[in-house]
Amino acid sequence: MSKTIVALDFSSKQEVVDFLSQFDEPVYVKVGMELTYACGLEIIKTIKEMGHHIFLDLKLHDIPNTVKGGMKNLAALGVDIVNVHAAGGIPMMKAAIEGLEEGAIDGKRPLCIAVTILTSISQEIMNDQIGIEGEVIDTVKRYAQNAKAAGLDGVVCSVYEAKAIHEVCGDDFLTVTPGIRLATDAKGDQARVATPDFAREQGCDYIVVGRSITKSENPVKTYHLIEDTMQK
Ligand SMILES: O=c1ccn([C@@H]2O[C@H](COP(=O)(O)O)[C@@H](O)[C@H]2O)c(=O)[nH]1
Repeated sequence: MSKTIVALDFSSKQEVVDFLSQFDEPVYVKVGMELTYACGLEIIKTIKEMGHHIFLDLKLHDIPNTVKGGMKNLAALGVDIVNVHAAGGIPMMKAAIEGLEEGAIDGKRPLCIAVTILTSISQEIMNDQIGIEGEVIDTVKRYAQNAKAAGLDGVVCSVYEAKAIHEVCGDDFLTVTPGIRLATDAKGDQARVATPDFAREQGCDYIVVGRSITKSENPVKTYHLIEDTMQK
């Protein structure tokens, strides 16, 4: 299984089809808000029919009953991974799992992971703007432990927290890490960034890569370069 999840941050079905048609193997892709709000959840069917694996990144964050209902419907889409914000608390995350179990196809629910502190959030933004005191790593670890207590399968975190999360939550608890940049790439809007090489060294289970692949001159070549690094 591929360890690189490609973020399909596009605004039309045509862009998705053109992009994925360049690959002659199944790719693990991430469908987020941009694509879902442009094309609706119909896009999931299109991507599944092309044979790709899907992380549906809608980051649910609401009261438990609402998240449960939302997850019940998302489970029926047959995607591989869905997610919530860990900031919604343990009752909300438990409700997410209940919803997924109710909506599961043939008794098999999607994996559910929790976003800890977004990779675009720096230490300063977390302390001074959001108002969470202490170190980012401690909040991420606490959120990860809450996610595990609620029965989730893993978290979204930065590469810098992956090792500590595996130490406190176990090696089977998934760490899915965006904020990946090639050494020559600009950080852009991300704060806690790292290279694929460093992600492998830190034991990240999956990396999420968007613009470094989708906006590269040769996306297939860049994808393979990154995936080969992760599989070393
Ligand atoms: O903490 C998070 C959670 C999700 N993301 C998503 O990952 C990709 C990253 O795209 P790049 O172009 O590689 O920066 C994007 O879809 C985000 O919504 C994240 O970056 N950080």
